[in-house]
Amino acid sequence: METILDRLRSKLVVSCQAYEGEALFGSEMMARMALAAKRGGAAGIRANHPDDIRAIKRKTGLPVIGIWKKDYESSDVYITPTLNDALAVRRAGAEIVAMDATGRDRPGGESLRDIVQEMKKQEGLLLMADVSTVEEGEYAQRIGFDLVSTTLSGYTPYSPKSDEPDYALLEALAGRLSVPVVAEGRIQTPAQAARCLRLGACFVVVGTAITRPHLLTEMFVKGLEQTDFPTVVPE
Ligand SMILES: CC(=O)N[C@H](C=O)[C@@H](O)[C@H](O)[C@H](O)COP(=O)(O)O
Repeated sequence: METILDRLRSKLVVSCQAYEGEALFGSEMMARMALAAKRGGAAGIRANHPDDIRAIKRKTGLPVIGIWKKDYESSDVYITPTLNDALAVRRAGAEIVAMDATGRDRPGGESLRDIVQEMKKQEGLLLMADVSTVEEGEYAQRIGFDLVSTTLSGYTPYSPKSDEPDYALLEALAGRLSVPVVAEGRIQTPAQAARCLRLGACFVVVGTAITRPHLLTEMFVKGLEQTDFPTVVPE
């Protein structure tokens, strides 16, 4: 039988997320975005919040990597921080639950290892570790994560900041881990996505470059403002 990983291997997963206050915020909108991604050939969707996950599953039937971004005052961890958040994502229908797997303190003093052990009781579930360093990836594999993703590189205070995908982290993780490694974060072109596969990624997750039109618009606007060419005025 074809597994979820078989369906995703060497393919594109599109991250469909919008924050409250943004023009595209809302589950129905995200479901439509996911449908558009499916029509373009996406093999899976990454989605934030149980409501969006449910709506996307209903509309597309594609495998979903589910997360729940939540702010807790007591912690810097915001991607599926607690066991209850992870369980809610699973209940919403995500085949893969992704979570912050950095070593940072989690809300309520929960330990990552305990959360993984609890989640492992869910039959058929795959757990994806969003990491920012090789060490975090190695630890995630050791405590039982099924997949490790470069998602958080550039977003922890101790990982390198860049406009590019973190190819070095991807290559190092793919070389050292036995679990599949996922390329995610700042992948902006098809050529960059293909390079990630060549460096050993199992599959590639792209968000902003496909599903965040206001940021893409900003990029073009800035590009026009920076141009050195004089405006041509017709005579
Ligand atoms: C760091 C963090 O919170 N990343 C989030 C994780 O779900 C999303 O905001 C990103 O859009 C996603 O990882 C895809 O990356 P990019 O949008 O760069 O293609």
